[in-house]
Amino acid sequence: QDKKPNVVVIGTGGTIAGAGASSVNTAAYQSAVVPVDKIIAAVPEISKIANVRGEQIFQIGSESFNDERLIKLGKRVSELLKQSDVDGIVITHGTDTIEETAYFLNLVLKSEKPVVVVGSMRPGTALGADGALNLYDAVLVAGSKEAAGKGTLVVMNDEIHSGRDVTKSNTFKVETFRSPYGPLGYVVENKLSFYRLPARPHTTQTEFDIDKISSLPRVDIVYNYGNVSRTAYDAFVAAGAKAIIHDGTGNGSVAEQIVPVLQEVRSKGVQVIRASRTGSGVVIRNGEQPDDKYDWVVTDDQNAQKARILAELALTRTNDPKELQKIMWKY
Ligand SMILES: NC(=O)CC[C@H](N)C(=O)O
Repeated sequence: QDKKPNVVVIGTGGTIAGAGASSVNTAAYQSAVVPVDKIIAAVPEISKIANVRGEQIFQIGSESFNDERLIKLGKRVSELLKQSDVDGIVITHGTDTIEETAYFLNLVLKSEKPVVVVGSMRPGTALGADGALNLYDAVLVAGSKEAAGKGTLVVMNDEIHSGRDVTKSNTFKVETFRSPYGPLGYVVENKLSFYRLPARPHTTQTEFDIDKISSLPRVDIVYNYGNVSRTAYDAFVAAGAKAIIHDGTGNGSVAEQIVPVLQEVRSKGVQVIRASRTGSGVVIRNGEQPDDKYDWVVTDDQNAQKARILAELALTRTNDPKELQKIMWKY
């Protein structure tokens, strides 16, 4: 009789767990205060589509999602996915860094079962709050057969995005999550439809396994502009960074005063990875700089924060810049 899927909702905080002083506080409120069980209970319609139970792993703003927390979350999700009584997982998450967490999980989980990361832009107390519908849709997707084997997904604002591609594009609007090649599908009124599939390897197809990862090498990002100095590069190298994402202008360009700095960084054994602050496009190898000559690496189409996640994982496998380059191009 009971054919409903079993979905575990893991609470981590964010605005979906937020509360404001009044209903007109759509953007000024306290995030990460409402427990996950209360968030689930606020959407009784969910009990018609899935057997849901909540689990509170953190109660934080996602800007504080450090590597240790990423690993802890990944390991817990992996553990749950191995249970035969779990059909899918939803993670409630702050929207600031959903893109990093979703990409990380997309690369390290070893299961075909759906994993959906969800958040909201307005707290549950606000007029036009978006969390309830987002959570409902996320549970629907996580409990569906159609979402299996498609990698970690992000469901927000009626859209299903690939964790690889999705990025936050607006500070306050409900329509903030974008993927450069569009969402994978839509969810509307209890119906989900996929229109495309992720082309890059994910979950079961990758060389990264969360069960075998207990720490990540340090990778930092330096944002660029014409007047940039060497201060941040030196500080990160001194702090023990294993790679620096050079978040360059345009096609990952390097200001004239920084070219020798990056050569020096590389000569110390630290990887140099050129990314672009433009927000879209591909950084062309040997384009703006002779990467072959300098032994540098370029990101593919990933922004700096996603490149950082991939680089950390890649450096658990290799410290050879040629191999690192292959990995940056592969995922
Ligand atoms: N809309 C949000 O979730 C942002 C709240 C908070 N900065 C976070 O990322 O957790």
